[in-house]
Amino acid sequence: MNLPAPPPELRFEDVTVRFAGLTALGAVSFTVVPGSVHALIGPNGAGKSTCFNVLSGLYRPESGRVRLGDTELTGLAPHRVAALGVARTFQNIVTTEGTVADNLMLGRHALTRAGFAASALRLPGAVREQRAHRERTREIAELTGLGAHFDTPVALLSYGDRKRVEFARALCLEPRVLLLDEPVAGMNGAERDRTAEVIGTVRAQLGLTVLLVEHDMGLVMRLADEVTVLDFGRTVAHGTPDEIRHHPEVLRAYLGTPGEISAPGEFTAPGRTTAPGEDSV
Ligand SMILES: Nc1ncnc2c1ncn2[C@@H]1O[C@H](COP(=O)(O)OP(=O)(O)OP(=O)(O)O)[C@@H](O)[C@H]1O
Repeated sequence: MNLPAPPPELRFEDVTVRFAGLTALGAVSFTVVPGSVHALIGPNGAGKSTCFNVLSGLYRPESGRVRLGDTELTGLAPHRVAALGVARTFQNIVTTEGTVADNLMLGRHALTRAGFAASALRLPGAVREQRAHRERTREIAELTGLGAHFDTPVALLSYGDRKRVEFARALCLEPRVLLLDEPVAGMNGAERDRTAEVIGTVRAQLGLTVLLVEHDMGLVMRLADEVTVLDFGRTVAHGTPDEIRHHPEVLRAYLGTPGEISAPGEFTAPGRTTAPGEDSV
């Protein structure tokens, strides 16, 4: 398979976001290497979701900028950011209706050229386009392990499969950058393993950049090439998963005191252990 051109570098530069005096992000900077999996971790309230909301155009920062290659994303509306190839998933499942195929076709909406009237009248060009989109959605379903469920109503799927429908729907936008917000939250051990495998496959086959927010440190250690750690809206560490595991500031942020982390499962914020099958918060 020919890989598409690598996505541009994603840069988050000195981004500050305040909510009524609370500094959610204070001059946060990090760079995501094209084609890498980059994890953003930190205890509750560290600013991870705020980063995603700035990146996807939901929040406008007070200062700083976000750039994808030479393109400025700062302050663009979410649909413009999406059109530039940045897709995201949300922590909570939003899909409850229709089949897997229906939901993936919704994900193709932004790429559909034929107008409503041409589609409704089933004009030949519109029919051809719909067929091509449907073929591509089937490929994406196969890639994400949903091929056997393509025509199944989403409501009948397991929790893990439904979460993967969200993931597949984001891929239907043909993104260059994929923002995954807690992709394995609430899954059991087997579902987590399956999703980790799928994320790895997708990244390898589509050559995407993946920015991942996740509390499951097993998944972060397994998938990430680089990790940025936030605490109270500041970047406290940046490095490879192995460097991060032993970083004194990270241990302080997660455990409150310098210490030793011996297993990935212990690498969680106080009061927030994420045993397999438990909902991580
Ligand atoms: N819309 C908002 N209005 C006011 N405060 C907000 C808003 N969004 C986030 N915050 C605050 O900003 C800080 C960072 O929140 P954020 O949700 O980005 O953290 P997080 O790292 O994603 O946490 P979690 O792991 O719990 O999802 C928190 O103190 C939060 O209460």
